[in-house]
Amino acid sequence: MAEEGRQEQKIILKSPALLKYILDTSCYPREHEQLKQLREATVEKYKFWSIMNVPVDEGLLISMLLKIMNAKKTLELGVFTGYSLLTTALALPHDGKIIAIDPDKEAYEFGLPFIQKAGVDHKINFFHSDAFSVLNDLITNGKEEGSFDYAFVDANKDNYIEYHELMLKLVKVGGIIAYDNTLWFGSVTEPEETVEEMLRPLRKHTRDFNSFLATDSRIELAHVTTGDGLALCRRLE
Ligand SMILES: C[S@@+](CC[C@H](N)C(=O)[O-])C[C@H]1O[C@@H](n2cnc3c(N)ncnc32)[C@H](O)[C@@H]1O
Repeated sequence: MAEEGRQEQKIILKSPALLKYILDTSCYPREHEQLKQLREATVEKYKFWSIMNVPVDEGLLISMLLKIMNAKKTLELGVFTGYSLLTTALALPHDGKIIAIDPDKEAYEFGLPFIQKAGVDHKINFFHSDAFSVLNDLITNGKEEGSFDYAFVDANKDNYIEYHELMLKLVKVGGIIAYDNTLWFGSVTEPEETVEEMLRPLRKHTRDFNSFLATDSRIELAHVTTGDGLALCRRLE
């Protein structure tokens, strides 16, 4: 499959022609060279699972958001080969800091040479771990509550509600928590029985999470239909 093929599966916009137009016109020509190389290498190595990389249009949105916010200190839950991590590292200032967490060290190390080539690896502190232990440690021992400008949550989807409680402690008031895959390949509106089997287990978690966010008065919410759905939450209190 062509490298763009994966991107097209990930994006829930259901008009292939319109999607191709957006990607070809506005996205691929503006993708950083190391992000492009990382994306292509991930497709080559991980084949189907390269679909886990954040798609290029979403990456461009995240990059702009981080710059508008003047974000300097961020959290990244779920790194894989690091497309969103490299996007974030490129968008932060030279003295920016990212705590990135993933139990899959091999995937992170696969992407690391691209991050190094882009000259932004000094901003990243990678934890080879499950996210909960690192996050709880940041709260309990690190005294890091309310110190992060932004968090990108793209780890195991069945724990998003639990992650949300921790993010509301770690991200500062006014900061942004971004949750990826909140439309779960469009399956959230499909009847359970017609949903592809591999999507079924997390469809309900995703729907429950979206309903939870919808009534959470501690955040302002913008559910963006880019990529596979991106819920942007601004902490209010
Ligand atoms: C969708 S991928 C992340 C893709 C990445 N944001 C990118 O743009 O390339 C999800 C990642 O979450 C990681 N993950 C799964 N369970 C986790 C956990 N409990 N804590 C942290 N990361 C986890 C997986 O190992 C996987 O690499």
